[in-house]
Amino acid sequence: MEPKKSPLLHSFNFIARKPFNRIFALIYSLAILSLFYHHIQNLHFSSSLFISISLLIADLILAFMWCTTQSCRMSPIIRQVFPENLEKVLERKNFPNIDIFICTADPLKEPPIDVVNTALSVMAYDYPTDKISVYVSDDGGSQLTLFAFMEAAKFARIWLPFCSQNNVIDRCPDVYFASNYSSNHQTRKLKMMYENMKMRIENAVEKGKVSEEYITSEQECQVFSKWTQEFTQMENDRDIAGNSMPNLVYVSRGKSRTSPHHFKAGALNALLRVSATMTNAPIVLTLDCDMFSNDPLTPHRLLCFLMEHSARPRLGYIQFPQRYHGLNKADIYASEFKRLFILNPMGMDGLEGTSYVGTGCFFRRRVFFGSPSSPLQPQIKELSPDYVANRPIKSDEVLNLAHHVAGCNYENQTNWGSKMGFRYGSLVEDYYTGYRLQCEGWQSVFCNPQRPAFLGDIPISLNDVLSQNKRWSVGLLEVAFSKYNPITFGVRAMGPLMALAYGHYAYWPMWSIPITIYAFLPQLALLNRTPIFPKVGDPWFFLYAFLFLGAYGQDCTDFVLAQGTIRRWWSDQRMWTMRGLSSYMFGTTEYLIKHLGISTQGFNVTSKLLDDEQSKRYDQGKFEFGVPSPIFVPLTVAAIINLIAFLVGFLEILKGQNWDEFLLQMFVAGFGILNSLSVYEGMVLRTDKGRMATKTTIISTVLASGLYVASSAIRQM
Ligand SMILES: O=c1ccn([C@@H]2O[C@H](COP(=O)(O)OP(=O)(O)O[C@H]3O[C@H](CO)[C@@H](O)[C@H](O)[C@H]3O)[C@@H](O)[C@H]2O)c(=O)[nH]1
Ligand SMILES: [Mn+2]
Repeated sequence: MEPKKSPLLHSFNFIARKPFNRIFALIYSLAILSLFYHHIQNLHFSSSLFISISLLIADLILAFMWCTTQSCRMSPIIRQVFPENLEKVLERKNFPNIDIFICTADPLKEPPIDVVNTALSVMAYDYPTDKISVYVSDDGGSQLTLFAFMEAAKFARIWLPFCSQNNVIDRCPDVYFASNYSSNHQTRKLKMMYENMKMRIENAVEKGKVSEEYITSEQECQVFSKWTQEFTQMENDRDIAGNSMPNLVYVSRGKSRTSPHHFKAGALNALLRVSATMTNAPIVLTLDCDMFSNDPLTPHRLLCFLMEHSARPRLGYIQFPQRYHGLNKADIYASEFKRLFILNPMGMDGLEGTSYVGTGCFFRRRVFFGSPSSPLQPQIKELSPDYVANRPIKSDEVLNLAHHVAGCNYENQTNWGSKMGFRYGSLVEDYYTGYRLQCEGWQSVFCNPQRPAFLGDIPISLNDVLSQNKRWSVGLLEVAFSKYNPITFGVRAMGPLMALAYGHYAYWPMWSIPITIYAFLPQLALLNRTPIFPKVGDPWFFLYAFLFLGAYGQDCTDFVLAQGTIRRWWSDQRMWTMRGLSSYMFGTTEYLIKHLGISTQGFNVTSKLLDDEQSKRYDQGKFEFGVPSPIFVPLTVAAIINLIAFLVGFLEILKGQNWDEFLLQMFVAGFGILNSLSVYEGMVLRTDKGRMATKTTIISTVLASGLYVASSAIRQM
């Protein structure tokens, strides 16, 4: 149907502080230039070349990273969407089909009941049910997940009509039953069914297998006997009210030892092909199993943008932010990632569009098949985005073809992963794929409605958090040092501003260098009575003060204005220093080891299991160290050195020393201490299971002493 003279579907505004950001960028860059003038002077006159060069390197990297963030500050926008107007423009019966991809990989780290909740939440979208197909990729190839989905298909027959008839908002069953819903005969019965399903699934997971008593019908029996094949279609054609149901397809792609399977990117490409043979919807949603839909109207919002396709033919994807539930008040691990998931996307949206963050993203299928101007043809016509899939999806010919394209050798000698589909070669396949698509000329939109469109789980132990960030660092460095890196390739493909924005991420792990230098050097110098910064009253002292306060002040303002709190901002900057000393540093090492061919680390799936005691400590805002992991060592060593340096400095002041020239070093050490409070607590004050392992404390103390001895030896040389 042709759109009539349209009511407004969406609009945008530049954020109010855009002019301020630009002026501040100018002033701040002048300040940075003067700092380097000061550095160069220092190289001439200083007593220790090692210290001067280290500080110069640290500041060069900080300055470079500062430059990359500016592109996101030049013209950030805020969008508004009016889903209530959509049906005035487009009749429901003309809504396009949507294929929804859900990835899961390990039933022990990703409880199947959670995956089921994710699937049910999207099957229940406020959308014509016959236009939705949900494809679940199970990289674990687990009977348990398959069983969970058979249960889900049964439950969906009742859950879906219930949601639409009662206009339910929380369509993720787990959330609904935990909420303040109205209790009546129907909801009580439904809740019992849900609990029953949950129990059966959890029982099966606990036993590690599906008991025969759970397989009740002839049809289910067949499904299980067919299980050795790659996938199973579990659609129940009708719900209890007689409406058609969304398709639900379980896919476990073929894997072999001889061909790499490329982790999640490989799984998504298999889904792209399988879904092409069955439904080939023009719109594709990718979703991680740990992120459920929180708003049944999300597809309406999406269509508000896609309806104007003719006006914006290069629009390739619409990204909703990753947002989370269950954060504690201070968000101690900065899991919110406000800059990564909210602020920078707003900034990139004002340029050519935001990056892809792996989940909650709706794509036009066409983007996976070449640039807007030069489409690529896949090997067989059934995989092409303009192929009309109208054969019954249970027919043998469709099933055979689907099996064929899900096989482990299908991609050999093809463009899949290089020019077609999700891109291979980086552990952050999301960032890399979005980047390559934008290099090809595709644009994107960032849509961040007040009510989160999706809500995800967060890791609640520090080790999990840091390991996740370590994996990201490895993946980012793979892009930073590839031939497609943002500096040489990106700048030409997408222009300097977008390339800088993408570069900001690619070079993220480099932050470990200045953070490490600032965490140790001023403190060790202080312990050795060596001044390294200008003294109070010196004009250069004020430059340092301005650079520090300016950067932190602007960061804090951005954060708080994006519905943040000062407390969460504090956690955010603290985690930045902690990640610098752990994830980024370890990620860089792992990247080097991998690329020297010494060993390869795969995709370490983040655990989504919740231990009750751990959850309790998390809710109290306590850091979870618990395991004796080497990743904690550098930040513990830094905590110790900062404390000692500050105390020694303080004693000297009490003795009446003139400490003008050490004030900045005292300040840095003091700041280090404030950022390490939970580390001290974990080392000495706590007795619960989440405390720092004694082994880590001992190793760190020994290393800290070693560092001090080494530094004074160097000093005396
Ligand atoms: O071999 C694999 C490994 C993982 N996954 C799935 O990938 C998703 C993301 O894995 P997770 O362990 O949750 O990683 P996170 O670090 O939490 O995920 C972030 O980072 C990933 C890239 O490292 C992106 O893919 C995600 O979308 C993004 O949320 C999950 O649904 C997994 O089931 C697979 O399908 N196959
Ligand atoms: Mn995740």
